[in-house]
Amino acid sequence: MTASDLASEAVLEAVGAGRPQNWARAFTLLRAAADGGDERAGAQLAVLGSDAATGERRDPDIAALLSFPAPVRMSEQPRLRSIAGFASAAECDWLRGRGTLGPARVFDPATGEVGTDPLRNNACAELELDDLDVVTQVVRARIAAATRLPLPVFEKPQVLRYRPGEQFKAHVDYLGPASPAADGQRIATFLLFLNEDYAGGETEFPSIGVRHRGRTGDALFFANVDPAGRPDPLTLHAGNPPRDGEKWVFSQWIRDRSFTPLERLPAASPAG
Ligand SMILES: O=C(O)CCC(=O)C(=O)O
Ligand SMILES: [Fe+2]
Repeated sequence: MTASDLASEAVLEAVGAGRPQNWARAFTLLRAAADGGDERAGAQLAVLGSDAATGERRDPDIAALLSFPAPVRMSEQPRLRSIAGFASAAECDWLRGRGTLGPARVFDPATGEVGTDPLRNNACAELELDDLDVVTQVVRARIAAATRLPLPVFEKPQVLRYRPGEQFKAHVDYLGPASPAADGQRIATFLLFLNEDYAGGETEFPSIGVRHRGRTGDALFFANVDPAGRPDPLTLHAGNPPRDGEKWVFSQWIRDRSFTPLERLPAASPAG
C-alpha cells in the first residue's frame, strides 16, 4: 500500500466504515503512513499529541483524547451546556481547513429540496467520508462522549465560516412535520468554536436571553427537544454576524436515529 492508501485506511478504521471501529489500528496505520512519507498523516499524529518530535513513537492516548472538562449548565429549559477547553488549539486549526466551503444550504419543507437560503449567508463545508481524517473523528468521538449520544446518529459534520456581516439568522435546528419521518429528529446540536479573533459573532438564544461568545476550543451544545422528545421552540438561536475578522465553527447535528451515517457507507478498499 502507498503511504496515502495507509492514511485512507486509518480513517476507515477510525470511523468504523465497513468494519468495527478500532483506534489502535487507526493509529498504527497513521504511523505507517507518516513513516511512508505522508505529511498529513504526520501532522495528524502531532495534532493528537503523539510525540514524533522526540522520536518516542508514542501512540496517541485515546483515553485522554476522549476526555473533556466538566460541562457548565447554562439553561435547563432548554438544556444548554458549555465546555471551556473542549478541544485543543491544534485540533481547532486542523478542523478549520477541512472540507470544501460553499454556500450554506437549508432544507425547504415547501419544495422538499435543499437549497440556499437568505436566512443563512455564511459559507459551509459539509464533511463527507472523503473529507474525514483521524483527527476529525477523534473530536467527533469526544462529542459523542460529551453528549452521551452514539456516533451512528451523528449527521455529517459541518465547518462554518462567517465573514464580517455574514450570519445564520434566528432559527431552530429541530425538523418540522414536513421532514421525512424516516429521517428521525435532530435532537441535539454541538458547536465547537474554532477561533476567537473576531468581534461580535455571538451565538444568541433570544427566547432565553443567552448570548454566548466561545473562545478557541470552547464548546456549546443543546438539546433541540424537551425531555419528552418534543421540539422545543425555546431553542431558537442565531449565529450573529462578526463585525470584523472571520468566525469559524465546527457544527455537529445529532439525530435520534441513524441518518446517512458515514459508518454505513461502503468501505472504499484501496487497491494493493
Ligand atoms: O454559528 C453559530 O453560532 C450557530 C450555528 C448554528 O446555529 C448551527 O450550526 O446550527
Ligand atoms: Fe442552529
